[in-house]
Amino acid sequence: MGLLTLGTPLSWDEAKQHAEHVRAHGIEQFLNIWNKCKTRRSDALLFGDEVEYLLAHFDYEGDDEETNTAKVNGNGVAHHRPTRVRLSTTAHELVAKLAHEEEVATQSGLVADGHWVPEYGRFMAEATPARPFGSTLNDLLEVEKSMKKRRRQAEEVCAPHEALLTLTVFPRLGCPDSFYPSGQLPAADTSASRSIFIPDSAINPHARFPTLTANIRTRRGEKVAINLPIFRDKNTPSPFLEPAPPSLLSSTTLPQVPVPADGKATIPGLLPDCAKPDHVYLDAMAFGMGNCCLQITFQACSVEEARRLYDALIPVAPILTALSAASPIFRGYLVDVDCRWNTISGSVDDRTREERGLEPLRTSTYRIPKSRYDSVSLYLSGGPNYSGGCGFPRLDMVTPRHSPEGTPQRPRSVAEMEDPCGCGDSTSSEKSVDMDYFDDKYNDIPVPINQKVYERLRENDIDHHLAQHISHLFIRDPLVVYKELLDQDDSQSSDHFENIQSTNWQTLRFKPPPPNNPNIGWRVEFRPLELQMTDFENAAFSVFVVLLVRAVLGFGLNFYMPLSKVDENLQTAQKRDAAKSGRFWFRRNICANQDLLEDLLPAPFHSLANGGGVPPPGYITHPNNTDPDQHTLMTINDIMNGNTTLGFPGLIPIVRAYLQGQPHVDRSVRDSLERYVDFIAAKSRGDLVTTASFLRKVATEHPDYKGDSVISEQIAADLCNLVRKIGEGDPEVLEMAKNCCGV
Ligand SMILES: Nc1ncnc2c1ncn2[C@@H]1O[C@H](COP(=O)(O)OP(=O)(O)OP(=O)(O)O)[C@@H](O)[C@H]1O
Ligand SMILES: N[C@@H](CCC(=O)O)C(=O)O
Ligand SMILES: N[C@@H](CS)C(=O)O
Repeated sequence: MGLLTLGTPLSWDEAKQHAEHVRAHGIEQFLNIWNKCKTRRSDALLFGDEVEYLLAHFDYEGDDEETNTAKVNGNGVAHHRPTRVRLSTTAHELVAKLAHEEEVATQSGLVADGHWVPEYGRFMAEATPARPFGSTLNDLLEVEKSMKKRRRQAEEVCAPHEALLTLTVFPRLGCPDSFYPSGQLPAADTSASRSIFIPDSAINPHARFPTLTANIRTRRGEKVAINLPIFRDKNTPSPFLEPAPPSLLSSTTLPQVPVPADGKATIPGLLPDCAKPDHVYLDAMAFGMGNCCLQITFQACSVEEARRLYDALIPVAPILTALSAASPIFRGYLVDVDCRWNTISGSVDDRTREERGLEPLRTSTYRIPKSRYDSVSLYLSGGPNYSGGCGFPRLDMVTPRHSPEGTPQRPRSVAEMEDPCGCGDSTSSEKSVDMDYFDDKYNDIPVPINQKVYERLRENDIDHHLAQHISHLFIRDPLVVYKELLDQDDSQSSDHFENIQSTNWQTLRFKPPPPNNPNIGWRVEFRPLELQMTDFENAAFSVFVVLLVRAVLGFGLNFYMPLSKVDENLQTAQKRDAAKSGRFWFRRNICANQDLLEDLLPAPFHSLANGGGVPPPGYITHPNNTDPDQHTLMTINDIMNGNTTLGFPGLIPIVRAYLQGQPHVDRSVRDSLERYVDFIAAKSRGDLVTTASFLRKVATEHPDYKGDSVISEQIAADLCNLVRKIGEGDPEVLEMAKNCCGV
């Protein structure tokens, strides 16, 4: 959930006039935080999860749609098999009720079950624990309990036909009649998105969301366009070309729906030309930001530690994306991907044609290689030996050797800077060599930065790597600008900074302390995970990430590898069945402090902690077999469970070693944590299938499925009902889903 401020949002034409003002003050706000908090130390390793939910409305045979009365069986239990499922646009009212319960609990001195906030879709809700979890191993056991409490709390206020689903993508989002109550949703209302599939009234009414939608489209100069490859089954038409939806065809019945200028069809009756053959076309922000995920935020003890954790988790993100994959169906079709990432990325891609490199730069300032929602483009701490905000290796050059045309040039060496570091205890020539090494080897992708912002940060003694991170975020324009909030006290507010920060949706987010809450320190948010159907599974992913973070810190693990390879991995991760059949780059030599780890690893892994060496035949390694920084193409199972032939210890054995090395841990706590780790290990081995594989299989084995990639209303209803029952812990269906959920 991003920054929810109240005020009158400006249209893009007005907002863009204030972009420079927001950026200039945003940087001053960041500098104020930096100056106040850069030496902050000893914050506890608190953490918290964020679970996003879809609110589904089920219809049952014999229901009275008008009066919304359920058919109740002899035991007073409503319904058996649903005939239809839609997204309920009443979720934002449900959130208001739940938030009120929290307020009441707090006023009575109690801790609420959860903290509920709205999300992009009017059919979505987000819940975090009421307070972040503590830092002991016992605290990790609170995660699942808290997730269960939140689910129960919401169930209690749900209408009889409704249920909260922990499902990443609603299978028929954007199909005709996919919202409930349909009467409230004038299909012609699309002034923000201009979508031919989803009305604006499905967007949360808080000004942030429709404004983001409209301003992204307007800034881009055309509608967003996402094309997902269709999953080709035996009866899928070839080529697969979709008819236009009724909203586009019947402009007489729906005269308000404009055929968008960029949305004309060459062939009458078919989708606009930006819809590619053999693909499922999506044309609105809601197709991406209407999807749900699981995020984990950690507090670090200091800014340096936060930066190290941020870097360590960058290469882990695509691996866990593949393992948590849960998105095989979009807009009523099976697609040939398993994850949501590229869809959301495309759904908020506000870059102009010039920024995207489709036209020469004329009015835009930069070529921008990625959408605002994308993978991380820069490491933050400057290497494995980084030790301080202005410490080793204090590098001052960011431009990759192959900087793209149009990317503003930064100084190539410290010598070119007036006051390069502000600490000055090593020579320029040494730093210059290190800079080239790190930036060419790891920060190896083209990254535009805002030169003015970079210089302002450097003038204030902010080291090069942090300065480039922030100045990269600040190439973006603020999308939601409120008229009343333009002038702020930069020493008290971080709204302008957060405006830019909270619309840079990357796999990781580095979060400075807020200016007005002394209890919150430097944090890192891990954002790539897809949602699992049960609280146990979501807790297992959350706990695993927290344990990995602890192991990174405890053993000083080093996962650095070139970002170009991390990006390649994120694309691989989204492919169908990537968790089982994908090959991913990962660093082999991950533990410099071998002694720390060696004795704790299981016997076959002894003396492997340091990886490296010549890999066995069949494994491709870069830059070469003898480089200690080599990274190798491995399976998820190799990376997670380790591979002795390859000499790679695996993240799970390392996490287990961390657990084993913890003294005075109650047996039952250890066993419970082991259950989560066992689950992740089984997923990684392929003994448990991904949620995406499970959903795909259930859909294709449905008696109504015709082998044509189509997910009909009935298939969607049965699928969502199954997800609902699995989430609610119905023992009968859980047995059926055992090969996925592991219970
Ligand atoms: N001091 C803290 N340390 C660690 N985690 C925290 C801390 N305070 C809050 N959290 C956790 O961070 C998560 C996100 O909360 P936060 O209030 O930062 O949300 P947000 O502003 O919506 O974040 P974002 O927009 O970046 O997703 C929650 O799980 C919360 O429990
Ligand atoms: N729902 C988005 C995240 C939204 C947010 O940044 O809060 C996702 O699935 O990634
Ligand atoms: N909820 C996300 C996506 S719109 C945000 O507000 O940034």
